[in-house]
Amino acid sequence: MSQLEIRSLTKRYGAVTAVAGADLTVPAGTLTAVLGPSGCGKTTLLRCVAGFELIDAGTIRIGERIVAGADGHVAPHRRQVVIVPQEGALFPHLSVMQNVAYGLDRATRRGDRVREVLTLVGLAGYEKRMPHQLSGGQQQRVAVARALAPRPSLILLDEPFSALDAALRGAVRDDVRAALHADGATAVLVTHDQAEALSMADQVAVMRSGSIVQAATPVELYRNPADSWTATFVGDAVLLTGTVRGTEVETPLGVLPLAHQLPVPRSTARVMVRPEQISIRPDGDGIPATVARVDFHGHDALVSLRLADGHPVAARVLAGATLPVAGDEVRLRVRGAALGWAGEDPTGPDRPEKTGTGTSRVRSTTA
Ligand SMILES: Nc1ncnc2c1ncn2[C@@H]1O[C@H](COP(=O)(O)OP(=O)(O)OP(=O)(O)O)[C@@H](O)[C@H]1O
Repeated sequence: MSQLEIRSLTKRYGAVTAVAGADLTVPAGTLTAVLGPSGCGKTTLLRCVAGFELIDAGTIRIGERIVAGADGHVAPHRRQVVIVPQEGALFPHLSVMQNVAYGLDRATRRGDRVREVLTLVGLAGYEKRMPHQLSGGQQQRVAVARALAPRPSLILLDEPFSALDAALRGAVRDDVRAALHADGATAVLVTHDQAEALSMADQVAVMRSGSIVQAATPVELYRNPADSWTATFVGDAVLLTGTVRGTEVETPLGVLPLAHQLPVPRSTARVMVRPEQISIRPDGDGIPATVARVDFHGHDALVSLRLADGHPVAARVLAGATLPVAGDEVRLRVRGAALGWAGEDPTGPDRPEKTGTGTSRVRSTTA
């Protein structure tokens, strides 16, 4: 396995700049998810790394070797990179064993490697089955086993779970993640599903309009997003316009401490709290609000509310608590600090389109 280093990568298709100066480092032996909305350039980035596209500028380094850059382009089959596509990766006329062994040198094929990778993906004993005798999830596990088998420098996974139904997707994700880790593989997973990226990856790289806007651990990304767009893309967010006073910010939800001091000491800024920071009480102290809607998700519920002046906000309530109903008059309190961005238009309408299927509901509210 090798480290992947992408520097100032640009790829154009005629007048369209699909990747615009992207920077990304994937440490050896780790999994990075490239997460972004449709059309942001994820697949193009992956194709550039695989060598299927000639790049226009920048460099791609795999381990010690520059595989694309000003000095030339290393052919795909010389990069020691394998791709696991969305579906249809297996040869239908070959057994599981033959599929995984395909392309391995004779010595490796004779050894234990095929059984070893099948065990890693939870398919020991399936060697003689044909692809049509496997479920969609099992087929994707075989595809991952085949990718792991030759111990490539890098494994690229292009939305490999998108064709699976929601129930199956979770289990296959877990097993693939465990198999990649157990084998010490360096891997890049392209996805537009934020729940998938946050739950699977060691690092999540958020891509927008051809650039990587932030690369961080899932926890860091969720807690400390680089801007409000990223905040709403990786989870639910309540965006507020606030007046900054030193270490605090005055918002429609009251005066809140700031997680980080903003460079401008007194100004209007865009700030954010997560719905799980807002608690709802039937009465007493707090900011008055009216319940507009309750979306129940089993383990929790997302309650959409309106403040007295009509501003929308949202609160997450655990399923064990008494849930309010639309029309209830309640009081809100915020726990913890707000995150602010001094450089942003505090009232701007920047909200990403999200298409995730995970548990974190896909909506932002601006107050
Ligand atoms: N072969 C091509 N010729 C012209 N334009 C292209 C080509 N491939 C991609 N593009 C354009 O480049 C941009 C990035 O496309 P890309 O497929 O990389 O995005 P993506 O983030 O993978 O999207 P999705 O999640 O929908 O697959 C888009 O505007 C797309 O229309």
